[in-house]
Amino acid sequence: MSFVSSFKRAYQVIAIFLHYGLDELLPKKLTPWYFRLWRRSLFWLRNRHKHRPGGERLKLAMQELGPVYIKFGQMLSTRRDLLSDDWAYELAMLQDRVPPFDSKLAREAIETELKAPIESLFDDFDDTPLASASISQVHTAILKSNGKKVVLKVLRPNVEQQILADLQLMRQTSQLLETILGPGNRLRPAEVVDDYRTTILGELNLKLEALNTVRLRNNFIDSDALYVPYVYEELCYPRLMVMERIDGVPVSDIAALKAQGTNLKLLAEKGVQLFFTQVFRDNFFHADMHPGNIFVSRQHPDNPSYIGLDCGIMGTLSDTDTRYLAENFLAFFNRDYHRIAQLYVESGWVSPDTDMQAFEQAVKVVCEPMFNKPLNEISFGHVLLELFRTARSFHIIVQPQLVLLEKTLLYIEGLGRQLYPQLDLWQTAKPFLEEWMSHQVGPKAMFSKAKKHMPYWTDKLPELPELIYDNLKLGRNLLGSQQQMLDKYLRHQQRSHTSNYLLITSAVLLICGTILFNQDVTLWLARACIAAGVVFWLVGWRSRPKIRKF
Ligand SMILES: Nc1ncnc2c1ncn2[C@@H]1O[C@H](COP(=O)(O)OP(=O)(O)OP(=O)(O)O)[C@@H](O)[C@H]1O
Repeated sequence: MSFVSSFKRAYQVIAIFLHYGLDELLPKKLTPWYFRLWRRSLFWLRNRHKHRPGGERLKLAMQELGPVYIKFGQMLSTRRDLLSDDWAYELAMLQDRVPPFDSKLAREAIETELKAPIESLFDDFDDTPLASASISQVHTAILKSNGKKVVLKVLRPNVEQQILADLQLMRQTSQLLETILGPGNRLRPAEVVDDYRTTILGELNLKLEALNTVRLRNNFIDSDALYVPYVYEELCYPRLMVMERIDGVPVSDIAALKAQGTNLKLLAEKGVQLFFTQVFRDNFFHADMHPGNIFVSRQHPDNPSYIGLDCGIMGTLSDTDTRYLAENFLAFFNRDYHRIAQLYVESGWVSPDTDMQAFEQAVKVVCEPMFNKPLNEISFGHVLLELFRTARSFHIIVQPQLVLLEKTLLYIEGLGRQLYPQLDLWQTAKPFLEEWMSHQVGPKAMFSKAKKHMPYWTDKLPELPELIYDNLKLGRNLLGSQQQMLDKYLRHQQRSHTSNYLLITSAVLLICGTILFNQDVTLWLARACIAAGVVFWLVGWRSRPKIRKF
């Protein structure tokens, strides 16, 4: 992007920002005198939406600024630790549906990736897109080789440049804000923008998305809870993805789900189970669960299954994090706050020099009121959110992967309760977590871990005697050389002590000699002292050890 177009974009962003009066919503700290002076000099850009509440103004501004800001707003809506609930609610309503781009451009982009005309591989390519989102556009067609219905998802032209330019502007602004706010501020704008950058850049590579989709599909290939469309890997490129076309009811269309007689209670429970299975069994979870990406199959409404799309953003946790997370949930439902605080330290999420008593107390203050609600109103997502919020006030930086998980969980719960308001999350998740934990600790766990590592050991076992022999030999040589090094070191120390002793004696003798020299009576004694001092100095200097490395 040239300087002129970057400047134009920056002006456009500022103009929209001021037209929605967002500057009036900034805290005093962020509006120093020079900012207010600058604002007054742009008097012609008035706030035209004075009558609307702040959250709505921010939402409308994001909508007008385009896809990057829309997605940013959606992401912000999940950061309830940073935003008040009404603002988060407004931002969550941002819709990611944008006008389609010219199908000629879509054709060109597809053919560039395929390096072949569309007609050579597909029949009935529909120029009218099935859907048009911020980053990509989806067209339907029939695959010539097998006659199956497919969709072609293609990136918008120049979307990378636009996103990178907008990201750069966001980054500069966030850095400026960070400087004004000073260290230790709660909003951490630069961190929020960096989180977003990672997320959105991940979505720009459809080849990566294709690989994620294949992995998720394989994880649930025999499942009656989740169906993931088949991906034609050989037809996937960084800017194009070809996959099976699915036919389902959008999960947000509750009326249509009811009309086809879907068992909503079962569907809601399956949603929660799916989340726990992805996190705890597979350690690979879909982290972009908005309604446009989840459908419900039209088959078997009495035993419904989900259909998952758009695996651009997937999350994984380390083994230790997964285990501590499960223990955290169990400890929470057993009201064991001490254990929760302990888990945060054991897992390394908080530093060991944290004031544990104060932290435990803070955890209790957060968790206890949740038990005043009926179980079917308790939200795991909120528990995690509040725990992370507490941890943050103890200056703990929560890892992005855990934030991603917390957001997904909040979404899944929201979805579950929308489908079936009486959903009891704990009853649904507890058996799963307990079963999982039993596989992680105790003799059963030891046995299954040993079983898991058996092929590795079978492979490595024949090398073992040779490795033992080599290591013993290495150990013996090492011991020998260590002994030699120690001897050298001791000798060095000894020489150094002797030399220091001689040099100090020489200094004493020389000082005494000089003093006696001035008193005429003991002239011979003075000479003797100085002579002895010189001899001691010479010997001491010569016996200095040489500088060497051990
Ligand atoms: N395999 C498919 N079969 C049928 N429809 C599909 C398929 N894949 C995508 N779609 C349709 O296209 C829409 C956009 O797809 P997708 O969510 O993958 O795009 P996107 O650009 O990643 O959008 P966003 O990131 O905003 O969710 C979906 O909501 C769905 O309606």
